[in-house]
Amino acid sequence: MDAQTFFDALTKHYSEDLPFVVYSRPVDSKIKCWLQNDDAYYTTNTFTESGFVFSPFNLDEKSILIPSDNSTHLSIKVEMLDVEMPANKTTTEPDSQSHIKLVTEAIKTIEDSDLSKVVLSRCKTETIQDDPITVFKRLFNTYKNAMVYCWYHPKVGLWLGATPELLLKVEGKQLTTISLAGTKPYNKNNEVQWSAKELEEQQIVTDYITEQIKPYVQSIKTSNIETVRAGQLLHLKTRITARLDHKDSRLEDIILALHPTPAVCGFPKTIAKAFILNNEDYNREFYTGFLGELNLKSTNTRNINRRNVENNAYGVVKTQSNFYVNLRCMQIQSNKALIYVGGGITKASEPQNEWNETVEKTKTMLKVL
Ligand SMILES: C=C(O[C@H]1C=CC=C(C(=O)O)[C@@H]1O)C(=O)O
Repeated sequence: MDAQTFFDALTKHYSEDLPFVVYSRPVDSKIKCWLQNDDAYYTTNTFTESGFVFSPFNLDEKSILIPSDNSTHLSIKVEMLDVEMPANKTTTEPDSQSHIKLVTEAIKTIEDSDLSKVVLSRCKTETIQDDPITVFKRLFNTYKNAMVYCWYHPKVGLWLGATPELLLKVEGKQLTTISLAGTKPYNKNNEVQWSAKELEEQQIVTDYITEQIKPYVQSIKTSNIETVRAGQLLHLKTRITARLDHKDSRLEDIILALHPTPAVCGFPKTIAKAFILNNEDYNREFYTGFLGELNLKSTNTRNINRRNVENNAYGVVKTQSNFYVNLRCMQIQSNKALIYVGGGITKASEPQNEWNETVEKTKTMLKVL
């Protein structure tokens, strides 16, 4: 299938007001789309189905599913798509005072309680002229290291994003996750200098993840901390791998143990989540939730005897799930884009710097609008 046929099918499906997701995983030239065959609202609580899942920050709300067996799958392989980038335009920032006040309150709470980190966010509204599929194409061309996506359900809405953060990959018994936190602007002429504040906020995430997965896995391995680039930003990242321990280690338990991590919520989780729900002045909905492929079957063909390739090729069927945290994203409502951005607050935070960091983060989406 060529790109034109792929996007024609997607555009037709969208014009019929049916649910779909189109996405490309990091460093992959494959673009996949799932076109749901009806407009039903399918959900999952158990994460036992096969499909594409779109989950909110607050798992008390519903996780939405595009079921594998009720959708048509298309894919193409392409390096770049034929789409123009928008002209540079100016944007006005809203008043910083309410976010700075919220951050200041959080720092006080951290000083006076057991809370050690909380991730606070805000929503910026921008006018949008182009259709979402054009915006998706720009995301694909611009952010090769991200999971880029456009997700739509007529009963829920339309979301687009370019997230650098893997929540969880499970392939057979192999589990991979990352701890991603700490932000600095990317500057090609200067080597980044990380301060104790960013190192601490990222270490909180690593410690939490390794502690939370312990009951379900063996042989946890953590990489050295590295600096990774996401658009015009840099983050600290640790890769964590492990083997699922028990035959009955359920995906649902691991998801509930991990999500939301201190990269998007805080630590300890229950205090941080309560702080967010009580103090942020809007509902995050799917921002800082997660999305991705759930229990897909993949077959790897292996040869056990090189001398007799044809007779000895056999297929190993593995179940795979790949979830990404829904960051650097926006929701589209008619001609408005609601851009969601946040950052980790610790006792070492400076409120003005935290505001500036959220401004930098809005640029990931603004660049394609
Ligand atoms: C919560 C966000 O980013 C998280 C991921 C990487 C770095 C972060 C930070 O430096 O605060 C956040 O933990 C966001 O982009 O909205």
